Amino acid sequence: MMVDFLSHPPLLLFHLLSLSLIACVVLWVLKNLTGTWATRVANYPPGSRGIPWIGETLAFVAANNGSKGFYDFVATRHIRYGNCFKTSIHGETHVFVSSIEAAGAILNCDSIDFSKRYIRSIAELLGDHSLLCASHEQHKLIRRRISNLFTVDSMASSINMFDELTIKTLCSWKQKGNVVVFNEALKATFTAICKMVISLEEEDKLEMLRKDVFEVSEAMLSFPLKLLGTRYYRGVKARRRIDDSLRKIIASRRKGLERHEDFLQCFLVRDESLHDDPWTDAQILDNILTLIIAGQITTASAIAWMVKYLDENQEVQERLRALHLDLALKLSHFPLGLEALNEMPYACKIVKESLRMATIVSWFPRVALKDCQIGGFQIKKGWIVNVDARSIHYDPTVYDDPIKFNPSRFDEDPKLYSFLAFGTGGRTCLGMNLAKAMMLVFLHRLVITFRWKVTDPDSSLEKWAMFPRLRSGCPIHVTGVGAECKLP
Ligand code: HEM
Repeated sequence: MMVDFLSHPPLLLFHLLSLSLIACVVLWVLKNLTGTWATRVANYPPGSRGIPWIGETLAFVAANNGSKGFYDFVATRHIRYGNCFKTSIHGETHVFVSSIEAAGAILNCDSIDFSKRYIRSIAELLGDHSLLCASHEQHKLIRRRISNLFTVDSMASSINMFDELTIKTLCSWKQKGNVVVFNEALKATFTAICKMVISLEEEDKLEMLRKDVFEVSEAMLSFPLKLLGTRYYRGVKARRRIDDSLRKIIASRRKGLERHEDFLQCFLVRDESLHDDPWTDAQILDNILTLIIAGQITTASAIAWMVKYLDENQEVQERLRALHLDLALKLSHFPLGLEALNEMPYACKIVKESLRMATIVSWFPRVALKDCQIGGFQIKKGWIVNVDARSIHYDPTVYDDPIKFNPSRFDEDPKLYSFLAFGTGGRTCLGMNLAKAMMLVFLHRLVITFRWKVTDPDSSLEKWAMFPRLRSGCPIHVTGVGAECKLP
């Protein structure tokens, strides 16, 4: 019997829907079959692209929302597929590679085969002029201009200033007894970087800016949907507030009402060595925010991890303390300067080992500018290739017994491209020396002033954090070791 579909619209709709569904399933199966076939023939990296259009975005989002942190998404696939695999996130194909050879090849040929690329949410929150997001040509200029400002003199005064801030922070711990290391370190690193970049010192303005910068960085991994109430929306609003307050500072400097020895003052004038004009407000805003975000949470997280590792490794802590109590007797100058840091070789190894184990920047994204080969696999133009630094730092063929905290492993120089805490190549961290110096200063003052006990050993990670950091923030109880804590 023939059914007259036209006289039964609901039936017609039902059949059309069923047919579309079947067509989708057939297309998906075909796509996967041809995809698997293509992978075998062209030797593309193994891995799943997940469900159509969405890819593995939901699994990525779920990992961001879990206590093991977003890296768990990569770790599970690394175990399943090995040193090179592909996936699909936010509609783009991502490849993760974790061999030191591939890391060297990718990170050293920025601009020829690969260029830096962040996910949309990060790029939109930081802005087009940000050093982290600028196109290759622009990046070279911005980078040279900013790196000119990290002079020996500016480093020396930053170290002095951070020492004073650290002492002030530790003195306040004497009364408190219990503190959360991440929060305390964040205040100190934030204050130091704001002073270096924009000479901002008023407590209330610093506190407002700190909250907004935190809001922006918490939105960086979220889905870029500007819907009221979403994390991303809050980040965009916070970015606007930051722009408004920085614009006031810039305007007052441009009118000559204020003048300071800081990065902002240099951005406002022509850089003769580079024949580069003064920067526009937009260039200044994007890059000031970039420097603050790149520098404060990273360093504060690294300090919190270091304090936790030293709590778990008391023999290392005691050895360090003995060395530094001796050093403190020898150091006549106050506050600490560059020369003092050269007297801290064991502490330097502790800093490096903490950075290896914490791997604050877990992977480095680059977009392939043309079809190429990595680790024997075919990579297509437009794919995002991520150098998985964390896997390299935990590779037992690279680091003996990698889960053990062992600063002495740095008695010898690590293999080429095996220590990637600050990246390598044309995009190496600009604040590397400053970050290491801040960690050393903090460590020195901490071990000569206090013994500590971590009061919450939970190692869960903060959800949605751009850089892996302890959810607990590393709470500790401190007791004095006897050395006097003097305010400058
Ligand atoms: C422990 C603390 C820090 C860690 C672990 C860290 C790590 C990194 C890494 C791995 C990169 C390279 C990413 C890539 O190649 O894709 C990077 C880039 C960068 N870092 Fe850091 N960083 C730290 C502190 C700082 C500080 C204190 C500043 C400045 C105040 C800073 C400023 C920058 C900038 C501006 C870049 C971009 C460089 C470019 O793209 O040319 N970082 N950082």
